[in-house]
Amino acid sequence: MSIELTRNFSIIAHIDHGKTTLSDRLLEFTQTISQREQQDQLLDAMDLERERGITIKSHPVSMYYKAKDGITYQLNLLDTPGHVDFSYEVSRSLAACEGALLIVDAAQGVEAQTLANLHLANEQDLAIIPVINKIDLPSCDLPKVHKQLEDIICIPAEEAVPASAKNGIGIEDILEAVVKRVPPPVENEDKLLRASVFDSIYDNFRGVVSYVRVMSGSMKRGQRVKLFHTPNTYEIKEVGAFTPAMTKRDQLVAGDVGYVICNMKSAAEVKIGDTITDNTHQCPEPLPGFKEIQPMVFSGIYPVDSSDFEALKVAMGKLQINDAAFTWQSESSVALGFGFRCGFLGLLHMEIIQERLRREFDMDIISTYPSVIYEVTQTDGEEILVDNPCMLPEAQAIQEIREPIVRIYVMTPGDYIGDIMKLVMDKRGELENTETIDDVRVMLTCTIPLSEILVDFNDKLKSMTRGYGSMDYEHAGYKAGKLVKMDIMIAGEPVDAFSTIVDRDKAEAYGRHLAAKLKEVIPQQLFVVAIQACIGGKIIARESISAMRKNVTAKCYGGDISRKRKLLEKQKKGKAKMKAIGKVNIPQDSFIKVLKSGD
Ligand SMILES: Nc1nc2c(ncn2[C@@H]2O[C@H](COP(=O)(O)OP(=O)(O)OP(=O)(O)O)[C@@H](O)[C@H]2O)c(=O)[nH]1
Repeated sequence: MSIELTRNFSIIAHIDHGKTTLSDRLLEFTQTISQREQQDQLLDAMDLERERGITIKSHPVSMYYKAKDGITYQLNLLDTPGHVDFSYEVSRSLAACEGALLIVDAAQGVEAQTLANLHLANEQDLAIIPVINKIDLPSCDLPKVHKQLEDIICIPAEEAVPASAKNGIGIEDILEAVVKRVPPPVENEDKLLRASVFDSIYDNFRGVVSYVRVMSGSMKRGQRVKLFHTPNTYEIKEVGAFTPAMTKRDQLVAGDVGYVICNMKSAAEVKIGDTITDNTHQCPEPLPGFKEIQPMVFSGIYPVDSSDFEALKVAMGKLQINDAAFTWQSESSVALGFGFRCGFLGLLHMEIIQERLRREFDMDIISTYPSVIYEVTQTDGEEILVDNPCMLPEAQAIQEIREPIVRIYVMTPGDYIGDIMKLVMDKRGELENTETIDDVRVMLTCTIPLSEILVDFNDKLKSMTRGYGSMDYEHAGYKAGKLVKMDIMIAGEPVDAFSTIVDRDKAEAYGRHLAAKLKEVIPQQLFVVAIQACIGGKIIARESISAMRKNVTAKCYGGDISRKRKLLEKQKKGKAKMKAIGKVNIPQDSFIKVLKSGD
């Protein structure tokens, strides 16, 4: 298909505004898939995605559409993941397009994520086509959404296409708008191969499959290619298009979106955002926008049963082969035994990996409290990165600790501003800006430490706004903080699994909370057990568990020796599941209870 008849576009939307449903309607209308073929929602392929009803990975698809002008166009739709953990992938997918449909729910209006996504699309200079979806809803309020489009997004209301993905209304209008308003791709004059990798998957049979947009030149089987950010050269084994299934093609040319399979063995060999070029006729420089993906959230993952360590290691390796953003290395903990320190893009990514370990590999795991990565300047001038609180140097050796900061956008009905501001302040955040969105809602822009929004911020926001508040965030660099390491000692022994890096002013409250929690779950011992929270040797909170004299055989009267033996056996077995911290035996599930209790 000639480049003038190709249109590459993406769909951006706030969660649940109907992106997947609309994509399916576009595929149906262009007869790319028949209704019979259509599973519930075709583009959300992973089981996990379907269950949670969110899109995690992007799945491109090519459609052919005979427009009202009688010409058939090739429309390549790049679906984008709808979660901030994957915003780099979203930005790379958008960079592979010339236009984007911006979906706004006709009843809900513009949301925080709509704006964050629009921001990414504008950075790529895309033609934006607003689609007001769900006009079938009785609560649909077109004048309100039109006003928001004009006031907030600065797009004339008449440019918006009204639609109902559910009832198939406005689908042809959307396709016509794509053909007319999204410009065709433009090829670089030197015609050297430049293909941008916007995603990759790992297929057990074929190895790494890279999703590419060819910006200039062409690529076909047998050609030797290289990437800019990994050292090897590769021979192309297969190229093809998504129809939506992967379909082999003779070649991919400028403007095309498709896939490339080379002889790559692990997902780490191709980095998202990298440029593929011909090995002999190399383009002088890579396409702009490449970033090395850095894990932002870290947590220890341990087998509940220590004999599962090797199996867990194998599972981790397999997961990493198809998810290059997931990192891991072995570590050991006094409390939890042998396990792994893992890095994730964000909390959702962390949950996905944990779920996959449980489901696909049937692993029974426990994970430690998530931590962010800290930049530490030592007094000797050395700079180090710390992703595990246990690795933080002694306080005397530290000159400064900097923590990652994010900028959050919170959209909320005006009534809740007071509560939200209190939450933001509690979490050490600062208000940057307040903007009125419409007669009921405002948008707050704040900066806040990433560690403070990791666990329960979104849940709290949702509950204090009765579900009406929405938020999104972007990374905003590092900032020095009054941070200290807090350790927990049980009977005088430090228990590494509970070490955390906390704000100095919050340390006491948190220490008291953790000590009280531990008191609840650690069983009485034969002696008094002290639970202490301390900072650099100074105790800031303390609880103690009183002693208990326990004789399991006491209840057995007289000489029934077999019964006595049975009880002792049982007690021995019980001990096997205990972790000895110094003299104290703590059941493994105590750790699980405290670590799972959320805070
Ligand atoms: N009434 C009505 N409901 C719709 C329409 N389009 C989508 N929905 C419903 O809205 C919900 C969310 O739709 P999805 O298509 O899954 O939303 P999404 O934007 O893909 O969500 P993510 O994948 O999480 O980003 C589903 O329950 C759909 O059935 C519409 O035009 N009208």
